[in-house]
This record gives sequence, C-alpha cells and structure tokens, in this order.
Amino acid sequence: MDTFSWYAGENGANQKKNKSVPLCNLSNLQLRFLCPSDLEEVRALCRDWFPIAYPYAWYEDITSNPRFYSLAAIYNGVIIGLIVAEIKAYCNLNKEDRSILSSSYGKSATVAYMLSLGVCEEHRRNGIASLLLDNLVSHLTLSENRDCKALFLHVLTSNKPAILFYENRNFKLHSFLPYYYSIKGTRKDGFTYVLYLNGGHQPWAVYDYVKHYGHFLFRGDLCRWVLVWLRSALVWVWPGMRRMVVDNTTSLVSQYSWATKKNWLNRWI
Ligand SMILES: CC(=O)SCCNC(=O)CCNC(=O)[C@H](O)C(C)(C)COP(=O)(O)OP(=O)(O)OC[C@H]1O[C@@H](n2cnc3c(N)ncnc32)[C@H](O)[C@@H]1OP(=O)(O)O
Repeated sequence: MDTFSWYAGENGANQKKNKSVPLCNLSNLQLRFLCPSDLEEVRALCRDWFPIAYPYAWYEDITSNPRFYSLAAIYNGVIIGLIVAEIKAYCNLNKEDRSILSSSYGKSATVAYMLSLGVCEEHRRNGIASLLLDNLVSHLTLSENRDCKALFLHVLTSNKPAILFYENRNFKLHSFLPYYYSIKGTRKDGFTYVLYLNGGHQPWAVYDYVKHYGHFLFRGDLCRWVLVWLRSALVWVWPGMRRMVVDNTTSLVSQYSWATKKNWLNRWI
C-alpha cells in the first residue's frame, strides 16, 4: 500500500510532519449528496476542519435545501470529504465580490460560490478534494448551467494547503480581503479565488483593451473597413466612378494584406 509524508505548512495545526498515512482505495469511495440525517456527522467534521463556527441553521440548509450542491465522499460508510456550493445571480453578490465578472454578461449571468470544501486529515493528499471539485465543475459546465460564468470562494490567507490546492486546480487569486473573517473575536485576512467557466472572464483592464484592439489593428481589419467605407462613399457621390474604384480598392486591399503578411513573416521567421 502506498504511503506519503504530510507536507509541513505554516498552518501547523492541520498537518503532521513526516507521518506516513495509508492512501484509501478510491474504488471503495462513493459520492452522494448530503441528506438531513447527515447533519450531526457533517457538523462534527466542519468543527474539526474549519476555525469558523457555523450556526445550526447553516447545517440544516446544506443538508436539506436543494439550492445547495452538497456532495459527500463516503468511505466504508463514513463521510470523509465534502464540497458545498451554491449558484447565485450575479446581481445578488455582495459588494466585495461584484468585481469577479465583467458586467458585459448582463443580468442573466450567474456565479457559483463554494461555501465549503474539506477532507478528513487522514485521507488528505489522496485526490479526494480534487474528485469532489471535478464533480462540481462538471455540474457547473452542463449546458443548463451555461450562464454560470465563474466559481469563486474565500479562503484565509494563512491556509497554505488550501491555497496550494486551489492554485494547483487553476483558480486565480482575485482579491485580498483585509479583516474579512472574525475568528474567536480576532479579525483575519482572506483571499478570493476564482475559476472562470463557460467562457466567463473578469472585467477588462486597460491592458486587455490594448491587446484586443492592437490585435484588431494588426490584422488590418480596420484598414480594410476604412477602404470599403471610402469606396461606398465615392460610389454614392459619383456613380460613374464605380468601375475604377472597385478595381483599385480590391487591389489595394489585397496589396495591404500581402504587405502585412510579408512584414509578419520577415519579423518572425
Ligand atoms: C472554500 C473553503 O472551504 S476554503 C477552506 C478549504 N478547506 C480547509 O482548509 C479544510 C482543511 N483542509 C482540507 O480539508 C484539505 O487540505 C483540502 C480540502 C484543502 C485539500 O484536500 P485533499 O484531498 O488533500 O486535496 P487533493 O489530494 O485533491 O490535493 C491536490 C493538490 O492540492 C495541493 N495540496 C493539498 N494539500 C496540500 C498541502 N498540505 N501541502 C501542499 N500542497 C497541498 C497539492 O498541489 C496537491 O497535489 P499533490 O498531492 O499532487 O501535490
């Protein structure tokens, strides 16, 4: 049976140094949605995994309300991991989360918020969180969820294993949230991480506009459009010019395209 050594991160409470633990056999692992009878088991796990105390109503919600995508990994009949997410209308997001998505998606856009992801300590670094996340992402990329443009979450800046996990899974750091959490009366900083889905992207910055329109100009589209527009204007002013203008602009356009391509080839080959 394979073994591994725990990584010693800064957040030492959850990790054991150089302790070998057995990998669980993924073929004995089952995935199923949470149900109301899981409430106490889930509550005990979350108390163990997270420093934040959730109210009882939160556990009732995630174990019974179909609005939540609450998926559990079960091993030998016991919950060893779970992921909880919710799809929200973009316009209902809190102020600090609004900058996640470009406003160009309009009012129909939705985003998924990951409330929780956790795996029992003895089963970590075994691909279980990845499996749960893959399931969630598959669900969010179904055609019925194509309006869902991003999956985002908040994480404590001190939670190195989780940050490494999300970065390893292509989440991008979106923002720093100073004093976002209140843990046992102490304020702690958070990060927002985002994974864009279904063609979603963040609002464009100056660099993105320069890149987009630079590419547009380089392709010569703008130049071609100006020539076509000039041709139409001339033909409208003086219909007798038609034959001459059409011939000249056609050759101009093709000369321009060839010159651009040649320039490109000279520069890069
Ligand atoms: C929205 C939120 O809930 S944020 C809070 C996240 N949850 C928690 O902090 C609860 C406590 N932590 C955990 O439950 C787990 O450590 C999790 C959920 C962060 C990761 O679960 P795991 O099942 O261990 O993840 P998985 O095995 O799929 O890890 C995949 C990758 O994540 C990264 N990773 C995960 N844990 C670590 C770690 N301790 N050290 C370094 N990298 C890590 C690695 O890149 C790893 O790939 P590798 O094993 O090939 O190096």
